[in-house]
Amino acid sequence: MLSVKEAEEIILGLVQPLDENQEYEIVNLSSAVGRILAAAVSSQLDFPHWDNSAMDGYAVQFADVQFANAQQPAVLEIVEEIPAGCQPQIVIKSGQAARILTGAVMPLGADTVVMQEQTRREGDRIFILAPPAQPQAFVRHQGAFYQAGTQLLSAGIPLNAPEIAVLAAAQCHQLPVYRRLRVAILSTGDELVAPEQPLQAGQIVDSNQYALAALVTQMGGIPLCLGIVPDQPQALKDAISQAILSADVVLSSGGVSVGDYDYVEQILAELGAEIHIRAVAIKPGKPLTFATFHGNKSANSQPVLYFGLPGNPVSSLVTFWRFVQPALLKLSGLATGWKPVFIMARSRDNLHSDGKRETYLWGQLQLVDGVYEFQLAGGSHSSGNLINLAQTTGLAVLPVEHKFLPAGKTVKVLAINN
Ligand SMILES: Nc1nc2c(c(=O)[nH]1)N[C@H]1C(S)=C(S)[C@@H](COP(=O)(O)OP(=O)(O)OC[C@H]3O[C@@H](n4cnc5c(N)ncnc54)[C@H](O)[C@@H]3O)O[C@H]1N2
Ligand code: MOO
Ligand SMILES: [Mg+2]
Repeated sequence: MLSVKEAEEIILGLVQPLDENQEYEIVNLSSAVGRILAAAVSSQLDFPHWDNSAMDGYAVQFADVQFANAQQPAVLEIVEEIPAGCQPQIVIKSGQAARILTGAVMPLGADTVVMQEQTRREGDRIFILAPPAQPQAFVRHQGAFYQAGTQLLSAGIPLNAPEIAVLAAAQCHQLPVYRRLRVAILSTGDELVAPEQPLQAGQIVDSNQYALAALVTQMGGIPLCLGIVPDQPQALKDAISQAILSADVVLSSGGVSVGDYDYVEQILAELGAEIHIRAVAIKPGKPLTFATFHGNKSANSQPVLYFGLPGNPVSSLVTFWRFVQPALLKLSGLATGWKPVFIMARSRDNLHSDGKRETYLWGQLQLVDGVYEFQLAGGSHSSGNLINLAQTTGLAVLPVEHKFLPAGKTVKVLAINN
């Protein structure tokens, strides 16, 4: 059986990011939030766009005011008022000043701004009561923050509020972003019913379909929910065939263990998939299956990735977080930040494992006085119990052969972003 590390290397080694030259779309800035930039962006504007004032005050010539003080103020004539948004009309000469407001364009002739608090005004005269620190004080120079035509944002970064602010200010309102990933989701099992259906004796509600669709949506993908597929080889074959034609990634749950109705692996082989992983030493999630389908789309496109997740509800979520999420993030075009994030945290509880497989225990990762702590979810840590999965923000990891970690010790925790 493969170790978790080996399985991760196989999966991430087979995933290549979408092609930035072909697999992108142009979107308006207003709908770009959460998308990933497919090409570097530059602006035609310098930042600041013009020399401008950092303060409400007076634009002056430094030489006129450099020795000013409260006893012997420099006295200047105010020749113009320059609010932000206006173009100055007058060239400042020695002995003159312009009233200027924060962000307003510096007038020609002036080289320094004196802040209002260092002045006293009498009609059209301004008394400078203290010298500025140096020439150019409180002047923000054109191009000091960014020069037009140079790279503003690099390809492969997610567009969140700070990037949207930068792009808006730079008047970049149409942006190339990677297309959203299409992720087909299907649940296998004769026993499954949809949440809204009345439950007959022995039936199980299909929670995995909903959980996996939620995870895909949260990551910015498009979930294609293909519903419940009965445990019949032909039905499964039809459903998987349809899924690989319509999606970049297929997630099925159930049917990957050794039971009489576990057909997924057999069908993958019959459909010509290359099966890379049949089981992983992870608890929960051991029967995880990973395969690729080549040649279903155009010649230069990527293979379709197939994850056969175990049916137990916790197993399917844990294997998603550990293996599928990094793969989807890498595929989606993110240049960095697609690897799983582990945080060292102080465990508040004793943690137990049988030591046979790398064990993931669910709970909450909390920051207390600057130190991460892990709170184990109460109740059963059975892969069939999803009730105590609500509000999971971290999975504590006990390595193989590590059967016990006492409360108070540091444990590695896989961070979950909800
Ligand atoms: N003899 C063995 N039996 C099992 C082994 C083993 O090694 N030898 N492995 C166990 C482990 S570990 C897991 S995990 C499960 C995985 O089973 P499958 O992936 O084949 O899943 P199913 O048998 O179809 O279902 C298992 C369980 O999960 C419920 N289920 C399935 N789909 C859903 C869904 N969409 N929503 C909610 N619940 C679902 C299903 O009803 C079963 O109760 O196998 C162990 N067995
Ligand atoms: O891997 Mo199974 O998920 O231990 O129940
Ligand atoms: Mg089974």
